[in-house]
Amino acid sequence: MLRSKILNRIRLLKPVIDRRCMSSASKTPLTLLEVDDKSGIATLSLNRPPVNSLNIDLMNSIIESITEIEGNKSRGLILTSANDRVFCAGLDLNELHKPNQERLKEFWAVFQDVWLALHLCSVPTAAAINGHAPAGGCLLATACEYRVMLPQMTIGLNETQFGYMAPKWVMLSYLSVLPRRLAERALTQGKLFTTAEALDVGLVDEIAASKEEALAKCSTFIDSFSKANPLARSLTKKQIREPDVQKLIADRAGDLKECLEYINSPLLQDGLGAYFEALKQKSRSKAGKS
Ligand SMILES: CC/C=C\C/C=C\C/C=C\CC/C=C/CC(=O)SCCNC(=O)CCNC(=O)[C@H](O)C(C)(C)COP(=O)(O)OP(=O)(O)OC[C@H]1O[C@@H](n2cnc3c(N)ncnc32)[C@H](O)[C@@H]1OP(=O)(O)O
Repeated sequence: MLRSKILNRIRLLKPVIDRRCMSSASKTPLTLLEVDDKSGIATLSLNRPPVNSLNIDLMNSIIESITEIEGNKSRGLILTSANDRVFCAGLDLNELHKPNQERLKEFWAVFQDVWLALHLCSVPTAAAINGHAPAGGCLLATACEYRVMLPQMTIGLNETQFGYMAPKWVMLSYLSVLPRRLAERALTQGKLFTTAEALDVGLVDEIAASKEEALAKCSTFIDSFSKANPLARSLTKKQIREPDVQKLIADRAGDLKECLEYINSPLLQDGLGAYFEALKQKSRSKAGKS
């Protein structure tokens, strides 16, 4: 009785996922999903060059992959990148700069969905962070239960550096891994941690010398649940994560409204335009040098 009550409650917590098609103009899969026959562990690789920035299609593809992993009885999920320099560059700035209003609404709803899907994923989750993970990239990693990172990369919620305040639920994700005082300082500074700093503060759990080693360490973490009953494990995880998730679920429409107003404000658009232009300029001068 108690168990079915909890199960119903958890079902209500699950995001309602609209299975929009995984469209891609280039016909390249935006995520690659591999399930190891022996271990039963699924590896989900982000595959949207050049930097895995999160647009609507990539986020829908991640959600569909998570749904598939939960349905195919995989023992765990490792999130990583097919790009060996960038784990995920965060939200696609093309979606935020001078946005089409209808698309922006859809974009934000899918952004909420992807966080909910990963944060509440029923199987053990680990991120093999094999490249830079700023902003939304850090959010994906912190939604996982364990993080292993390669040296000389950066990770953090750096939104204040380009004029954004991270939404409340994004901050909560940070607060679930960092002590409050540290999280407040890092969020207000918009700090990007180096791999060594991230390990030092507990933002990542381990450092690995190579992607293979990172994947192996993630697998070891997933194996550590071998003695736990999968349903009991998953219900326990969801109960613990419920308060944070409820803060978003209880007011998704409010979050969307706030976000639209904020993103559309001229101050934010100007700051974002300048930031994006500087990124493009940096990329052009790099290409000119090589
Ligand atoms: C009251 C308010 C209440 C609530 C608040 C509500 C709303 C708040 C609104 C929004 C907040 C949402 C939070 C946002 C989180 C985000 O994720 S925003 C994205 C932030 N991302 C970044 O800052 C990363 C920027 N990129 C980089 O630092 C580097 O690119 C990176 C280290 C990832 C890789 O470096 P490198 O390998 O050298 O690559 P390049 O820099 O040369 O880049 C290659 C090309 O990729 C383009 N690019 C890079 N990042 C992005 C991106 N995020 N989106 C789109 N495009 C990107 C770059 O321009 C290059 O393209 P080009 O060669 O010029 O065509």
